[in-house]
Amino acid sequence: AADIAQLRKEAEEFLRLYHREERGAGDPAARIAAVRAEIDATGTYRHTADELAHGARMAWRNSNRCIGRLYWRSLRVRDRRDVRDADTIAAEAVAHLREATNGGRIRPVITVFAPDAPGCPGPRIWNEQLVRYAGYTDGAGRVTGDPRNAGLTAYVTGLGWPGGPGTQFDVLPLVVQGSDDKPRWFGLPDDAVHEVPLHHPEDDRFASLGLRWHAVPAISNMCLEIGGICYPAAPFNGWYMGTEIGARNLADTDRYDLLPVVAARLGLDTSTDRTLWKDRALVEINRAVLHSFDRAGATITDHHTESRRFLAHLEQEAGRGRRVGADWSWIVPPISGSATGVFHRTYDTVQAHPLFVHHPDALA
Ligand code: HEM
Ligand SMILES: N/C(=N/c1cccc(CO[C@@H]2CCNC2)c1)c1cccs1
Repeated sequence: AADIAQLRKEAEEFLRLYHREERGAGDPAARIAAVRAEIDATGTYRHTADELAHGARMAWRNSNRCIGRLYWRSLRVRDRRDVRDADTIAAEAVAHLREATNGGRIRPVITVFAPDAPGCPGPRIWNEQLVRYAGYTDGAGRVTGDPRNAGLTAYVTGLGWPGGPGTQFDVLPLVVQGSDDKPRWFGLPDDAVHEVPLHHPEDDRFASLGLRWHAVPAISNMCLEIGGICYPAAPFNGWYMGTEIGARNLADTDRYDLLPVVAARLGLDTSTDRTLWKDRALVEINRAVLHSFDRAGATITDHHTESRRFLAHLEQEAGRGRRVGADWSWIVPPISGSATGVFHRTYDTVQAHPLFVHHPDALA
């Protein structure tokens, strides 16, 4: 009863916003009445194709932690709300990766699978991203690969995944829980996963580290929430900002922890932090990431460009009379923060709807 009233309220709030932004969408009062009746009759309601598409774009626009929102209108929406079985979800996720990769000219895409409905939860993808590298834990607790994914690696191995070949960059299978069955794993075809080998623009010693990263970041573990309806499996991708790979994924001590390795390879004095060897290694890894993606013809943005774009987005939204919520601690890049414009200001922390939300962690 309470959540029916809450759903009615959120549905009406979304429909009013939607009709304000999509002038040609017809008479809001009629749609609101029809949706209210559907909620009273069934406990839920179905978005029109255009409500879904625009709602997904609004959710990107409302992502307070996202620096890349200038192009929010360009999101390509794949409406797969009729898909709820694990096999088809896996196949559609592969098709998503192909459409997003586009030979390296990456396109922002979202695929929306079946929503949660009363007594019938929607499907879930257990991977944090469609492409993730395995983290194999040995007897002594040492991890080969990405420690961030050690839990999922152990879990999918328990489901029967044979693993292998045992490199630092083995692509994990997708783990999909169809809306009515247990989680199952599906290997990704090699030709659906675009990867970039990492080389340094000037120093040939870097290549011998054998580093690589995948080109398409596609978040698959968040709910798309539109007008009170939750789409628990709605993988979305953009392109990377180089610092995500160069400053976090490859450099964090609880990830690939490569600063000491790269510093040694570049002959830096690592005897004391005061030589700023970590800072110099960070810059060189980030230069290598940007150089390698450019050389491979894979879209990537740098944190200076992206900072300028985000400030332009703020201007554009102000011009449209819309507030922009943003989270400074996520918007400011992890290296050279104060050398980017986004550092030198504060932000409205309003959280607008529709939005992307993390699944409530049952483990938390
Ligand atoms: C097109 C290029 C894009 C770039 C360069 C970009 C960049 C970023 C970066 C750097 C972050 C912070 C990630 C981190 O620190 O781990 C982020 C967060 C986020 N982005 Fe974007 N983004 C892009 C497109 C998109 C798209 C297409 C969507 C959704 C349709 C999106 C939704 C989000 C969300 C929801 C977060 C926060 C995730 C969380 O709370 O864990 N972004 N983005
Ligand atoms: N470039 C990106 N980066 C990210 C966007 C959202 C989330 C993440 C990963 O967030 C994890 C949780 C905190 N840091 C790692 C990365 C995009 C992914 C999908 C669309 S754009």
